[in-house]
Amino acid sequence: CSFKHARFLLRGPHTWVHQFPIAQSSRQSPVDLRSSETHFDAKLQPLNYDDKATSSRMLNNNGLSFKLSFDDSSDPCVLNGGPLDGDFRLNQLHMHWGCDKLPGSEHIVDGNAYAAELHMVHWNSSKYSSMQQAVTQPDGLAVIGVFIQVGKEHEHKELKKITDLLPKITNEGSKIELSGLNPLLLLPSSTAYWTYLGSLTTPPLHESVTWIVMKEPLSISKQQGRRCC
Ligand SMILES: CNS(=O)(=O)c1c(F)c(F)c(SCCO)c(F)c1F
Ligand SMILES: [Zn+2]
Repeated sequence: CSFKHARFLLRGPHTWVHQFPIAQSSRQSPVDLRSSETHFDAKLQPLNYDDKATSSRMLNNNGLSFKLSFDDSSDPCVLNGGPLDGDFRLNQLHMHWGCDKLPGSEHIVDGNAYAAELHMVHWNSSKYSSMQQAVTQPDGLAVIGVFIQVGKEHEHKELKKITDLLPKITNEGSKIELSGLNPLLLLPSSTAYWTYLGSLTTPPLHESVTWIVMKEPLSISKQQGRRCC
């Protein structure tokens, strides 16, 4: 991600509409998840997620955050069930965070933001042949959003495997291998979720995402959180 792109992102979403008119469309994310406007849908199935260790590459993608990329060609980590039709392969995960007392989650709940939000990005491998093809399609992507709050350290230590490596990739473009991560253990113990049809939250803002936002947040320690800003 060039400095120009990072500067573009830092100008803020209110400027994106000039280059990406879709920003004014009705299917844009993130949203305020208002309890009074949600309803229980008995037709929704439980989420089904592979329970296995994977190998991945961790990259400081823009000097401001990290991206963990997975090899989705062989032996992928697959998500199905919930609101989804077909299989969705895990392609990457990344985090949106604030700093110190500033919250950084993209979605908010009844007007309240969380310290950070983990995004696990999957593409529809039952209908499309690659992430690049799926990212522009209305049923192309499924992103699991997991809120993160500062509290006791994450019990599974899975998040610790990620935060422990952050100090090793402080420069833009630096990368490190991370094997043995089980993405299932990044999900909270409660399987309750909200779901809605939305978009990428950064340009090009494609309206291709079925969002699955977990209701229960994960907790990280203050020490771990300090590595994120
Ligand atoms: C801004 N978070 S996000 O979860 O909306 C998100 C994202 F940041 C990405 F980088 C990609 S990868 C394809 C576009 O480059 C993606 F599919 C996403 F859904
Ligand atoms: Zn994201």
